[in-house]
Amino acid sequence: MKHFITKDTPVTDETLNVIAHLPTKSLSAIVENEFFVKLRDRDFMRIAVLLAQKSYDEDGCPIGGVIIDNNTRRIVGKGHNTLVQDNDPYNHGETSAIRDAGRQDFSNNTIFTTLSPCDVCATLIYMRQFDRVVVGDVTNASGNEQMLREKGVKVDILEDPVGIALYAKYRTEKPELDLEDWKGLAACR
Ligand SMILES: O=c1cc[nH]c(=O)[nH]1
Repeated sequence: MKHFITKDTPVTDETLNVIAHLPTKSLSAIVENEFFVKLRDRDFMRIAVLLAQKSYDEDGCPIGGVIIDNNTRRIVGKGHNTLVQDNDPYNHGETSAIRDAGRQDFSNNTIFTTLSPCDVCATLIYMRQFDRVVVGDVTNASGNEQMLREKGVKVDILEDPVGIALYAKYRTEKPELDLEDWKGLAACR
């Protein structure tokens, strides 16, 4: 059957939002391979930001993650923080995307995260041997980029102004939730 999103489909926020909301397992039936090939890093970061927006709209923490295969550029995992939605003490944008991708060898994969990875996510990124991480916001938070480089993970900064503004708004609205999510309950005491 013909794909719904093809190589001729324009790369718009609306199309990227459909991809953000679709289950990863359904993407191969709906999105033609060639569409993914034409997406640039900034487009995958947009998908991650649209997932962050979805989480914000659900009253959660606005952090999203997307994992792609470096050769095919297909999405193999994606997700967003669900600390609030799932009442889960630890489910960050990155861990959500990694869980969605499953127990893979990530040495030929790139993870896009809308926020600079926290200590636990950064550790997981190098422990699972990711080739590269692209960080969408080092304005609101930063700190683990150098450690990741020292562990052999390529780190690129690709700031997305919409994602940065969204995170700054959330932090102003819910400073305690931001602290709990980023640093854990220990930081709130
Ligand atoms: O890296 C981080 C930090 C806070 N929250 C997330 O979801 N990810």
